[in-house]
Amino acid sequence: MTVLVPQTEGVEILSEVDGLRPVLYDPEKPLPDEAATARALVPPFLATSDAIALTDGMPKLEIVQLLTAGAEAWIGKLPDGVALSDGRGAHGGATAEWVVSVLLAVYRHLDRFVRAQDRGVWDYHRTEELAGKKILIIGAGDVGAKTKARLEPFDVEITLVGRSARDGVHGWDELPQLLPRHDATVLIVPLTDETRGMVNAEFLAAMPDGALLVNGARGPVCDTDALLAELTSGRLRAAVDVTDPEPLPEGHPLFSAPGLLLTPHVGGSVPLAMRRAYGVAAEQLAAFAAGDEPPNLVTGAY
Ligand SMILES: O=CC(=O)O
Repeated sequence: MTVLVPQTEGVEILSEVDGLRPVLYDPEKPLPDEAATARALVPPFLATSDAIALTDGMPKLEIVQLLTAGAEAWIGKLPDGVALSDGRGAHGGATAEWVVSVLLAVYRHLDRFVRAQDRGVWDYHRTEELAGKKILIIGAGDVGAKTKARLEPFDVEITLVGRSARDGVHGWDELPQLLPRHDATVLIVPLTDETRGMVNAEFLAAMPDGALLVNGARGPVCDTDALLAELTSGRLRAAVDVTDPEPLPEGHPLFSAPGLLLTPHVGGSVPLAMRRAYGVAAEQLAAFAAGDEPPNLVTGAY
């Protein structure tokens, strides 16, 4: 099965799988001749919905395999009969680690100390402790579960929330009661019609004074203006890896919002990220080529 793949580190993993023939393409240039017969496409990492245009030149396309867990740019946009499979599992550990690192950074005031160091000031003051904090994790998928596992040794109280309640997971309908009871709320949900704008003024108002919002999901899950209002008033704090818009244009008010720790969508970006993503892609495409359903197939229930 011919697979069109962007030239990225780790792509060689696909060549090691029997039955797969990866052919490189440059997303900025016309597709190679093999596009006419290729049955699979791997879009560039974190590609926006503009990348859908790549599928126009692929009449035999049967499956799009993503290198990311987030599939929002592709859901419902592919030609009929073309399957979509995501990169779930590849970046979960690194993203969970990002969540732990910002929780520690915020509670131990690392940003304030770095600023003081830049100014040559010995800014001695007491900080806060992560231990004992009540943390609400919204999103009970791969990243949510890994975040919970990595946070557990810090002696925090964790509540996990998913779309629907199940063993050890509370349902979204319980959020109005849960939000006021937690010191930090961590967003690890996919961007869907249901989650777009889910964190609005009302949601934020339900968080207690001084609470911390952590967004490791997607920018549009949170209403930027509503968050800015809470940050500007000094009532809430936030740590975000994703923004709306993204990337943030120069001079955007989020850059100077008080109480915000901002990172440029790097949660999953670690040295092994691409190799792991291609490892997951190889498993999915091998299953598809063998006539089986890829484990990460994105279905309507996503
Ligand atoms: O943002 C990263 C991902 O969706 O995997």
